[in-house]
Amino acid sequence: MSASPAEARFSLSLRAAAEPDWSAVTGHRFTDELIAGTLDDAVLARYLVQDHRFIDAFVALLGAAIASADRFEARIPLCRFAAMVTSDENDYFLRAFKALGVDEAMRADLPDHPATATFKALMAEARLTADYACCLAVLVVAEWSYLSWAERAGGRLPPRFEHAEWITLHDNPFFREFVGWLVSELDRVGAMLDDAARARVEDLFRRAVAAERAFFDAAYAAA
Ligand SMILES: Cc1ncc(C[n+]2csc(CCO)c2C)c(N)n1
Repeated sequence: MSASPAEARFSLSLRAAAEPDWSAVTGHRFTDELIAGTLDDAVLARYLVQDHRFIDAFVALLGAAIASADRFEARIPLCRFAAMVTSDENDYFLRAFKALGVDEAMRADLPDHPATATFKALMAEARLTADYACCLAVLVVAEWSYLSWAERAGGRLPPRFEHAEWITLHDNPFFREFVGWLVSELDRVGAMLDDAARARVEDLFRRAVAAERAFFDAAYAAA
């Protein structure tokens, strides 16, 4: 990461302030079982149906970050990432739904889980601030927490593509570089904020981490 040590402390302090939820997310049972290839199909199906709904609000938030960024150099990686999320990742979802026997009717009939609704509301809240640092706070949680658990696989992948590809989508050179840049961007922008603005960023960050934890938990709750 290119940020100076003083700036780098902002993201690290946000992450520390989000404990114990941060560690609960990056070491969640869901991620352990995914990496081991032992995840129950019903749990994965429930998770993916809800997660696919998360993507729309996520892309809208990414758009708000693109619009509110303070310079063109920042818009470019965000645009590239938006292109990736709306191509490769959507394709994974469709193939995984097919392999897990989740048809369109089932997807349409399942209501949003409260954890999904919470996440969507949080992403909308960040988006509507139209403030780059606030948008980054929620984006950084979604990306950094996923890179962190996916890296634990250490390159050893389970045999089924439904498991393996969900790991490699979140642990590959492109994603690692993007997350590194995103975190350094939060550090750069954070260094320019006053105390009140920093507190707003920290509040969004903490709530996003709590929402990530609840989202994984929800996959295990009875349908
Ligand atoms: C609840 C939830 N939180 C974070 C992510 C991670 N994530 C969301 S969009 C995106 C970009 C492309 O992978 C990534 C990494 C997720 N999938 N679901």
